[in-house]
Amino acid sequence: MLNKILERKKEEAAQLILPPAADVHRYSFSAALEKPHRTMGLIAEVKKASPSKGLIKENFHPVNIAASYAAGKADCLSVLTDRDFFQGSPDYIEAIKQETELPILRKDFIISHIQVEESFRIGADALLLIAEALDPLLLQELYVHAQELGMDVLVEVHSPQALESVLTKITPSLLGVNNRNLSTFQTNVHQLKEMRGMVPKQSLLISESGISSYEDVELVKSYGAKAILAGESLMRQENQTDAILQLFGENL
Ligand SMILES: O=P(O)(O)OC[C@@H](O)[C@@H](O)c1c[nH]c2ccccc12
Repeated sequence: MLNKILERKKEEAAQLILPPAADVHRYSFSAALEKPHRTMGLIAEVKKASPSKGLIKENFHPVNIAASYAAGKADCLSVLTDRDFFQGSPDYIEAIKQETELPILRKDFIISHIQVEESFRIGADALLLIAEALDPLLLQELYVHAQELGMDVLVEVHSPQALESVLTKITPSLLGVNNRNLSTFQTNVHQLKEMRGMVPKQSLLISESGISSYEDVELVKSYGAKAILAGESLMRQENQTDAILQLFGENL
């Protein structure tokens, strides 16, 4: 699946016409995660569908969902902008920015400089770079490019091997360990356990995907995660504010 998505991204990047830069407030994504509302930071994801789960939320209103996440004191938002596989849109970022004051991560498959430029122009405060999708040199170049534009970068790895190769080029300020293998879609909330010893002290560690209970939150915290990135478990519920409180065991 990852390869199929990357093939499509190459076509998209080749046809991309850059929009003018959105006139939006810019926020620091990393600063919000360094001072989270809770003992564990939360990046709440606005996610309508995924290739592994199909449609996750009917009656999907991205701006309302973002506002509900803000009311539940999420620290940051992640917004899927891929159309073909996740039913997202780049337009959601600017729309959400009109209504909420949270820093926004652009969640997509970035493989080229033009997409980095586009991410800035659509108003993203941060973007995702997936180690398994990039060779380390290109990852480093895209990382530097994003930082030059004032965006933060979340560097995502799934395997210890990918982390090792990232660390030959950069020490990411934000390091995400994806519990989901993007080739097989298998999710394992213990993914971090064997990798924690490799994480540089300077990197803020984020556990991503498949986190659906308070036990999961406590577990990844015990593995050293300072924040979580959660989508599906929050989106499946009727009310996204309540979903956050429940995930953090606050309405028991
Ligand atoms: O819905 P979940 O299992 O809570 O996962 C959220 C997020 O981690 C997941 O959407 C994700 C992680 N890395 C990605 C890369 C591309 C697209 C999506 C993702």
